Formats: sequence, structure tokens, C-alpha cells
Amino acid sequence: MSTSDPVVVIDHLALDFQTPDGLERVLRDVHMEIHAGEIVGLVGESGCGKSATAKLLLGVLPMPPARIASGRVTMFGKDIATLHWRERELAKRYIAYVPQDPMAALNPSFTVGEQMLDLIIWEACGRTLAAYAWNRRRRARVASARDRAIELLEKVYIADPAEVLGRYPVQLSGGMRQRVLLAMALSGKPRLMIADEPTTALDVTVQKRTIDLIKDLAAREGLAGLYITHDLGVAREICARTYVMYGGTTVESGPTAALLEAPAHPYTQGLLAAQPDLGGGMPSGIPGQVPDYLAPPPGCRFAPRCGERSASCEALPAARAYPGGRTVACWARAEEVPA
Ligand SMILES: Nc1ncnc2c1ncn2[C@@H]1O[C@H](COP(=O)(O)OP(=O)(O)OP(=O)(O)O)[C@@H](O)[C@H]1O
Repeated sequence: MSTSDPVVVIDHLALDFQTPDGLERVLRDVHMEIHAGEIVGLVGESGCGKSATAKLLLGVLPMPPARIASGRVTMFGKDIATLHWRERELAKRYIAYVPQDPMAALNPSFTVGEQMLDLIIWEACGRTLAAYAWNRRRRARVASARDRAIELLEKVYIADPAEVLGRYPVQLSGGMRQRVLLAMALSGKPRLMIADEPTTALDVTVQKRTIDLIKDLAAREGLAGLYITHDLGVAREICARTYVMYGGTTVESGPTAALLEAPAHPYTQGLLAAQPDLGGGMPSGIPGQVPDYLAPPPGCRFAPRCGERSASCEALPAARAYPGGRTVACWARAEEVPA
């Protein structure tokens, strides 16, 4: 894999879940590319398949009940379907995960230092239990892990890292906890950072600082980033390019600024109109609900909620490429070229 190759390529992915009620056809025709040094956004309302996509990349989606029905996911130059489980485990070292709720992700019974040391030693031992158990008791290993923990906390601009190592998560503010998690996410050898709504639990000013920090880290460490959010304003702040997902399909993608300036897909337009308006206007919302994946609409999954639907929408529209690096999957936009 050359350095210019994308870190992640998702190509025409379809993913099902076998459930007691039947087969849920969740992801259809999903596409995405993430390159080193860029943060890409994945936006869409709740239940659109954002987390299922992220979990698949993280290698934590249980298979079964999940199954790749068709298409391909390539990470670090390799098709994930062809990887041996051991290769898959090793690939996880290259992925940093930043969760939504920093309090739930940290164990309240252990200090920051204990949790960071555990993780650093686990990573240093190649994620093998026997080596971890042996090294966790070795003084020299613990001392070097402590140095590494301090170095990682410094990377996220924590002022007194040695002191913070001795604190319990409840003794830290929400923003500090999220910084600790960011530091922990860097403890392996990350090349890809997946952040799942990491600022939702934070207040607005801390949110802004955390977003700036994530941007700064991704640039400094040369990481590829996938940033999941339902907030288009946050996507505008942080993501160079954005993929909009509806009902398990990629309906639109492109450079974030252009996409938000002139959204082409009726769903993106509705999503934008549904954002709270600081000018005092009420957001309009999108009538209807995300599809039932046990019996999704046969064609375009947004059609039942779309004001522009026509007979063509009974077939699933393919994503069409437009100038400026944009794609739109919509029959009503078949001839139009967004500005
Ligand atoms: N483990 C699972 N077993 C069965 N179905 C699942 C499983 N995980 C996800 N799904 C299905 O995938 C759909 C999409 O879920 P997903 O969590 O990916 O949505 P999301 O866009 O991330 O929503 P949110 O923003 O609320 O997290 C769910 O509605 C559910 O039908």
C-alpha cells in the first residue's frame, strides 16, 4: 500500500443482520473513501446505519448476526473479508476509537493512571494476555508505560499530566475526560481515528475546544479520521468531506462546505432544514420515519418521505458523480449538476 492510497475504501457495501424476526437489510450501496490526514464526516439521523458502518470498520460488529451481503471494504490496503482473524486483531492496533460518552468509557473505580497503564502495556505486548499479565508486574515496564502515559497526556495539552494520572474520572471535567480518552486512543499505533459523536455530551464551549483538538491531532499524527455526527454544524467545523447516509444508503457526498452550501439530495436538504436556527426560526423537520429494515422500500429508501418522488424511485438510484468531487443518489437529480 503506497502512502497516497486511501486508508479506507468502502465500495457498494450491503450488510444484513439476521434477527429472530427475519433478515434486516440494513446497509445498501454504501460507499466511502478516507485518506491519511483528512477527517471525513458521516451524518444522518438516528437509525441510518452510521454506527453499523463504524463498528464494521472497528472490527467489533458480531458476525453473525451481521453479514456482508455484497460489496467490499478495504482497510490499510486489504480486503477485510479475506483477513485471517489474527490479522484482523492486529489491524485493530491501527484504529483509534473515540466514544460518545467519556464517563461511560472510563471505569470510575480506577484512576486515570491505572487505566492508561493497562492499555499502554496491553498495546506494547501485542495485545496478548499472557505477555500482558507478566509485564504488568514488571517495575521497568510499568515505569516506561507511565512515561508514555505522560507523553500522551501532553499531546492532548493536559497541563499537569503526572497529577492527572492519580485522579479518578469523577474528579475530572467532561472536557478533561474526553482529552484523556483521546490520549488513550493514541496509545496504539493509530492510522485511522473513528470518533462517534465525541462532543455530544459536552457543553458548547468545551465542544469547540475538543473539535479543535481532534483536528489538530489528526493533522499532527497524519491520521485518517471518520467523524460520526447528526449535527451538520459540527461536520462543517471539522470534516473536509462528508457522506450523508439515509436508511442505510449513502445518498450524497462531497466537500462539506459545498455540500452544505448547495445540498442536492432531498434528504440532505431536509436534514439541513431540520437543524436548529439561531435566528429564532423553528426547524422544519422531515415527516415520517427511517425505514423498517425488515421490509425496506424496494427502491430509493427515502422515497416514502420525499416530496419529489416519482415512478422512477421504485428502483434504487445509483450514486452519480458530479463535478467538484460530489456524488448524489437521486432520480430527481439525474440531470442536474449542483453548483
Ligand atoms: N447488532 C444488531 N443486530 C440487529 N440489528 C442491528 C444491530 N445493530 C444495528 N442493527 C440495525 O441497524 C440499524 C441502524 O443502526 P445504527 O446503530 O447503525 O444506526 P445509527 O445511524 O448509528 O443510529 P444512532 O445515531 O442512533 O446510533 C438499527 O435500526 C437496527 O435495525
